[in-house]
Amino acid sequence: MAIVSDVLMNVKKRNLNEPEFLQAVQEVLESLEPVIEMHPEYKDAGILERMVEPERQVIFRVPWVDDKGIVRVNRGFRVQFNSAIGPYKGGIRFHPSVYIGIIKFLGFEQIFKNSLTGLPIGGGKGGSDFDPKGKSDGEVMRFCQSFMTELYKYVGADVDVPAGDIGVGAREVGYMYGQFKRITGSYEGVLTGKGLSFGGSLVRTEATGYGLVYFVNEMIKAKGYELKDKKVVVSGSGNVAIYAVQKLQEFNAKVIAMSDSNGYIYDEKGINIATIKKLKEVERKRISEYVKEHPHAEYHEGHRGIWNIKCDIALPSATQNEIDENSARQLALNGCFAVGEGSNMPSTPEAIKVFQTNNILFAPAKAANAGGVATSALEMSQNSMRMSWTFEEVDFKLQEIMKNIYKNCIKAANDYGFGDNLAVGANIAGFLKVADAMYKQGVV
Ligand SMILES: NC(=O)C1=CN([C@@H]2O[C@H](COP(=O)(O)OP(=O)(O)OC[C@H]3O[C@@H](n4cnc5c(N)ncnc54)[C@H](OP(=O)(O)O)[C@@H]3O)[C@@H](O)[C@H]2O)C=CC1
Ligand SMILES: O=C(O)CCC(=O)C(=O)O
Repeated sequence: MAIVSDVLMNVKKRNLNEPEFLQAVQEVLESLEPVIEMHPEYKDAGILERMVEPERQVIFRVPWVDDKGIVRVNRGFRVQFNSAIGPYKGGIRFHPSVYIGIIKFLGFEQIFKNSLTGLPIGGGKGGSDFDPKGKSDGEVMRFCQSFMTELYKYVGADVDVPAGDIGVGAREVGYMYGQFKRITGSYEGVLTGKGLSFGGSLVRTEATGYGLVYFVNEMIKAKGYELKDKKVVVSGSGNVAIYAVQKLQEFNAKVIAMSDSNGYIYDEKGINIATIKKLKEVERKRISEYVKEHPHAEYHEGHRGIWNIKCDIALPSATQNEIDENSARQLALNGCFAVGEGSNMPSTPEAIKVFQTNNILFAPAKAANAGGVATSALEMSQNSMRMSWTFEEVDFKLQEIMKNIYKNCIKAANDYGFGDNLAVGANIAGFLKVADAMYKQGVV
């Protein structure tokens, strides 16, 4: 369809050297052709053209002083992509690979994901090329304070509400919140993922991993499977991976491998998640240390090798494009029947084709990992009401949200003739709400 290919061509021309952003846009736009055909008013209102252009992008200098007294300079980013259905919402990533193209791809994905939650949150994302690995708490604090000293001008409880992502957890959110409060004098829900003693929500820490497992459970249940006794491989060993593994074990699935950016561990008896939590959340060590406490387990260098392990279900939960075509083929050859994306855009387009041609059940990131941001929106609600819900209350709401996302994705896929293709269904269902809001708000 001309409109979709024209918009895509323009995006390619205007965003050179941003392959991750182009990949994300192409994947969404290609699934929207039948929607635009059914809604010619969206074409006339330039909805697609406006949706692929961020409302605002801020790039700033982040100077800080390391423990040796040396001045360091990093680059900070916040992309406020779309506020049609609510204040911008999305995490902050600290990783040396961060540049504007990564933040734009993540911000673009966030528009549709946030819409799928059914809650009033727009799409945004931020970050820096700062690497927290190997830095002292003092260095991380000074960096976060400097980052927020610029960012505070652009955020606010009703404007833009950042949270964590790779390299940003409770420690970093706490330091950023402290600095925001110190500069503005305002005690407001400007960040989510806050500590429980200052406005954080119960379950937010666990939410993305738990939500991923709730979603995958719905998807496989619909085909007559259950998680019990299934062998599962989960990549990463950060926030998403750890709580996905914890929930999988509650469902009596057997998680046999996890990884970090250096390599992966294989434990045929089942991963001991308490050891991983200690190594990663408390000691901030490498996953290779796991075998010291569990000598029967194996450690292998290189994170991609994890996809060669025979499993029933794979949950990529580390980073973008971590499953390429070869890894996908290996998973299929080994009999893997379901893939659930915990990380954002972990499967290359070629890998997704392999899953589809091999009839592997596929839960796309926008839907499957939406539990984190959904619970962030629940944290925003609690902050606005000046109250806190119990763990059980928030977890119940999270389960209902993930079930609804699953139902809505299936319905959208069905309505537009794509059967039970959840990837297309997620794009269409996420798009429809945002497009309707943009259309009714006029050309802004
Ligand atoms: N936190 C959240 O609520 C949400 C996160 N996500 C997505 O989930 C993914 C993981 O995020 P999160 O768990 O929060 O991040 P963390 O920083 O807590 O953990 C990231 C994990 O992925 C590994 N990793 C990072 N980069 C690479 C790489 N280039 N190659 C291989 N492994 C890598 C890290 O290893 P190492 O320690 O060696 O770097 C670490 O084990 C990201 O894609 C994020 O965008 C999605 C929705 C919500
Ligand atoms: O909780 C949030 O606002 C951010 C979650 C996030 O970054 C994501 O969904 O990728």
